[in-house]
Amino acid sequence: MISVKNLYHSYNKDDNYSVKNVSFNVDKGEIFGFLGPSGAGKSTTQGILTGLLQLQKGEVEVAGYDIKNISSKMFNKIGMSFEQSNVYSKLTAKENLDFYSKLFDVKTVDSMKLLKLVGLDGKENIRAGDFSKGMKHRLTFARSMINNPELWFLDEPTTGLDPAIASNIKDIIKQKNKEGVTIFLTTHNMFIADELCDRVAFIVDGEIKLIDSPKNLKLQYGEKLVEVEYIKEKEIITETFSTILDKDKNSIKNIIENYQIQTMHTKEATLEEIFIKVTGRELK
Ligand SMILES: Nc1ncnc2c1ncn2[C@@H]1O[C@H](COP(=O)(O)OP(=O)(O)OP(=O)(O)O)[C@@H](O)[C@H]1O
Repeated sequence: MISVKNLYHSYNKDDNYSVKNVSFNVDKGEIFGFLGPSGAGKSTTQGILTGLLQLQKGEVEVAGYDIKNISSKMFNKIGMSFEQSNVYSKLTAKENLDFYSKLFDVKTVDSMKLLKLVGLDGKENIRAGDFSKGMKHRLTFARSMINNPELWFLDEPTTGLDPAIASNIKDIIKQKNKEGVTIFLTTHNMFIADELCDRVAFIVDGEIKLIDSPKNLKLQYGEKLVEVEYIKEKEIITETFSTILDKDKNSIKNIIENYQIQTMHTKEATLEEIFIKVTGRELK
C-alpha cells in the first residue's frame, strides 16, 4: 500500500537533511506506526507521502500512485487527520463535512453518521470556531473518513483528548482496520503505538533505526522478569526475579511452596524503554 525507497528531504535544499535515506513498506491491511521524538522527521515523511510536500529525492508509491507525478485520483483513496486541526471556523460542524465531501468524486459517507461516530451528534449546528480543541480534533478525524479511505494517515490521533474520547477514537481505528483499511499512524505516544500497531518504525534525526512488531521487539529487547507479591509474617513483600537464572527460579519455587501468593505477573519492557535502548534517545 505504501512503498518508500531511499527518501531524502532537505527544506533548504542543501545537505542538511530532515529525512535521510528512509526506506520502508506498508502492507495492505496493516497498522504501521511511525514513532519518534519531536523533530525526528515524522511530519516531513508524512507530508511527502500525502503530497503536501514535493518529493525531492527517492521513490515513493502510495495506494498504487507514484508520488512523482501525483494524480488527484489518489486523494479519493486516502484520508488524512493531522494534529493541527484545520477546520473552517465560520462553518458549522455539519457544513464543514458537507463542504469537504464535495471535493471527492467517490461516494462519501453521510456527515451526520460521522458526527455521531465521533460523539459530535447534537453539535452539528455549532460553528467549528466555537468548538474546543478536542472537538475540533474529532471533527478533523471524522472528516478524514468521509471518502471511505483505503489508506488512512493519522497524526497523533488521541493527543489532547480526554481518556473516554481517546478510547472511542482507538475503537474506531481498530474497527476501520478490521474492515480492511490500511493505517499509517504517526505518534510519539508509545502506548498508542503498542496497542494499535502491527509494526512500528523508530525514527530519529531523519533516519529509521529499526522496524519490527511490538511483540518481536519485546521478545528481543525485553528482560524476562516476573514480579511476585506474597505474604510473609503478615507483611506483603514484592520481589522481582529473572525467569532465566536458576537461582531466581529456585526462589520463586520456594515462595510458591511456602507463602501465600497475592499476585504474580511477568514484566514486559515497554516500547518506550526499548526505544531508548535502541536509539539512545527519549521519545519527547
Ligand atoms: N518548514 C520547515 N522549514 C525548515 N525546517 C523544517 C520545516 N519543518 C520541519 N523542519 C525541520 O525538519 C526536521 C524534522 O521535522 P518534522 O516536523 O518532520 O519532525 P516530527 O518528527 O514530525 O516532529 P513533531 O513530533 O514535533 O511534529 C526538524 O529538524 C525541523 O526543525
